[in-house]
Amino acid sequence: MAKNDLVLENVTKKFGGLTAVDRLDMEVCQGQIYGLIGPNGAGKTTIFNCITGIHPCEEGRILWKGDDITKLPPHRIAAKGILRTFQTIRLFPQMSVAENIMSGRHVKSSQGWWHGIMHTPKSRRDERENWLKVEEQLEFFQLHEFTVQPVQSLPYGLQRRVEIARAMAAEPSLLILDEPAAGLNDKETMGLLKLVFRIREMGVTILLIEHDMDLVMQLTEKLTVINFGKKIAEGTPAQIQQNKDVIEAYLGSDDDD
Ligand SMILES: Nc1ncnc2c1ncn2[C@@H]1O[C@H](COP(=O)(O)OP(=O)(O)OP(=O)(O)O)[C@@H](O)[C@H]1O
Repeated sequence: MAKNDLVLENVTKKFGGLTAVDRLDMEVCQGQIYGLIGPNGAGKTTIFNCITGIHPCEEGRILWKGDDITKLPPHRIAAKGILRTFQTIRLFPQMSVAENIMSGRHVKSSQGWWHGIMHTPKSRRDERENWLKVEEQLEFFQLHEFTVQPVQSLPYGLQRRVEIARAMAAEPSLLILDEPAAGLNDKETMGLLKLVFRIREMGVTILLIEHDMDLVMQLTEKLTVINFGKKIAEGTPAQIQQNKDVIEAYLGSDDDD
């Protein structure tokens, strides 16, 4: 039986008088593709922000492989192997595809700034390894032909791919994807589906928010559904599709379809 990698216990996040996440419990197992869904404004991105240390939660605990990461800053959480992408793409638009992917390597670098300035053997070793990892991502994500192109010149679908490639360059154990299919056409969405399965085959656990329900149902093994910050259901995609509370949350309580 796979062990729980990520455990949220009673996680609560408030913005002034608004409780965006309300006493949430959730467990993601090693190697799972796990979905977090819910209507607009339900609190999904806030949960990702709590996990990745952007908005530390006021109550509850977040455990990663048994370690309490609740109060850690984002860079320490990233260094533990939890990497993410954002709902709106956050790349360096004027930098090349390769440079953007390389920027993901900074969490793996342990050397002091003087190594870089002095071009020490350690810094040269690090640089070689970093470029090797960038090469691997260019290959894996089929981005080779765009290596030196500025990211801003690429179509949106490719930019999304670069963003995932940058996160993968940091060699994550948990990859968190915030609406990875947003803005993609059908062909690109199919490509994304295959990519996510291949990333999981590499042993990476995946947690994602997605509004494209066809994609969620095909991709995920387990889902947590939230509404107004509270968990309203949890289960396999088949169980969630039948769940009355979920149907109501998405369609409203009217029984008209
Ligand atoms: N930094 C913030 N300050 C104040 N309120 C916030 C902040 N971030 C989110 N909220 C509020 O918290 C609630 C949950 O927002 P969140 O973005 O987590 O929802 P979501 O489920 O990700 O929505 P969507 O699917 O539309 O992206 C919303 O009411 C939102 O307005």
